[in-house]
Amino acid sequence: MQDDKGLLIVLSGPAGVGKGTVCRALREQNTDIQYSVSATTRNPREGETHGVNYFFKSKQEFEQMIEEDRLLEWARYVDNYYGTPLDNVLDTISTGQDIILEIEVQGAKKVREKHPEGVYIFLMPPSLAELRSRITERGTETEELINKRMTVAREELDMMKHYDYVVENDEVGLAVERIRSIVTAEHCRKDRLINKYQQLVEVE
Ligand SMILES: Nc1ncnc2c1ncn2[C@@H]1O[C@H](COP(=O)(O)OP(=O)(O)OP(=O)(O)O)[C@@H](O)[C@H]1O
Ligand SMILES: Nc1nc2c(ncn2[C@@H]2O[C@H](COP(=O)(O)O)[C@@H](O)[C@H]2O)c(=O)[nH]1
Repeated sequence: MQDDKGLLIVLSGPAGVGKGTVCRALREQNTDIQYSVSATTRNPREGETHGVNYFFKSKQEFEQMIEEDRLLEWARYVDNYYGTPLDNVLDTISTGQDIILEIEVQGAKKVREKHPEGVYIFLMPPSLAELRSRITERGTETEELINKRMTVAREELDMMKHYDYVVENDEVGLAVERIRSIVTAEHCRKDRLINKYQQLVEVE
């Protein structure tokens, strides 16, 4: 494992648990972490900007990205496609910068198969009732879509056991602190520092 590569950090968890909110709060702290912008076929929500929140694509454009192997992973989630553009992720980690992917669990599983050295964090809600209330209060989905997302959420919670870390999102500030601690600890793992250690020994 190379210590000069950045960390590939995957933040996943059920819909509405607060992945976006926690990532935004982390971003506001101006850490050195970069954020992957996903592609999707879903319609933009009020206030969302192309290239900032998502690259909004037609179904045909998205399928072309799949065909041309331009996605690190992709998934169909509640009637739409979502995927992570490959180039940005590879360029970022190869220049030694850390990057966070905020994605749903099927996509996270695919990334893990390709990049087992990544850091996989599952964001957990305090309860299912709180999860429903968060999606409802966000006010971006119809009752029908909320029910679909809650059905998927139960399956998504079962995936928690496959992650390296589980962070409860009880309070946004606490969740951000926990994630920052994980990133710091991962930078200190001895297998990530092995090249640096060998250089020290060689100089001696
Ligand atoms: N710790 C928290 N306490 C209370 N409310 C929260 C907390 N974290 C997020 N929320 C609220 O929950 C709602 C869902 O959050 P957010 O959109 O960030 O979730 P998400 O996991 O990114 O959702 P999706 O998977 O649908 O994209 C938002 O209204 C947000 O303000
Ligand atoms: N597999 C992927 N999932 C992604 C990606 N970008 C976002 N997501 C996840 O999709 C759901 C729904 O998002 P929403 O913005 O419509 O609420 C949520 O869990 C996101 O984290 C991606 O590139 N790949």
